Amino acid sequence: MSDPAAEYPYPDAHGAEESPAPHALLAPVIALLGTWHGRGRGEYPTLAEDFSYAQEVTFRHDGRPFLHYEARAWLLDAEGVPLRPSARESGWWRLQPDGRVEALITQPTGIAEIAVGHATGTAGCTVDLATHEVALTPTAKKVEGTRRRYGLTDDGTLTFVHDLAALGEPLQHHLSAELRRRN
Ligand code: HEM
Repeated sequence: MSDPAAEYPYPDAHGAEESPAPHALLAPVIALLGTWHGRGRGEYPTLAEDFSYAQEVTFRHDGRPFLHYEARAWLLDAEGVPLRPSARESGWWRLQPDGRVEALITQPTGIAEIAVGHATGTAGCTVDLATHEVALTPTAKKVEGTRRRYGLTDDGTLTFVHDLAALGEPLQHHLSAELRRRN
């Protein structure tokens, strides 16, 4: 007879004050822990129109020197009413000494990104991640690279800017959003 499976005994922390204590290497991104919500706008030269969207982003950790990252977005009409689910992604941000970040991010559209960059946490938090490698499933759209920038402003707004090189277009703006912490 085997014992019934126990509950997973190491729950994630969504804030710096929660248990487990954050690993010292998470210091530059500690201000990001938790869930953020907001709205943004997107565009790309291959698209007939730009678009408005809402987004929810969560960062959490289990005491080791990486963040679990999850984001989902949905499109909005001109009045801000939800139209349909849009991009989703999740992954891991591996913090290295000196604020270097190695990120692994996957999307249900068949795109797997490895990005590298830096996080600076001295005044608020800024993170800048650019593509190291992209892997695509056979039917995925041809994404060649991305750049993601996050910045925490003094008033508690998390700004997000996403640049995209895809479908033969050079790296350029795809998304900008402003997120606020969910209370
Ligand atoms: C908040 C996140 C995002 C939102 C709201 C968003 C939204 C959109 C929308 C509305 C389109 C037009 C096609 C459609 O209606 O689905 C689109 C196209 C596209 N997006 Fe995004 N996107 C997001 C993130 C990303 C990311 C992270 C990537 C790549 C790493 C990406 C790559 C693309 C590509 C390659 C296209 C196709 C363009 C075309 O077919 O002409 N998007 N996106």
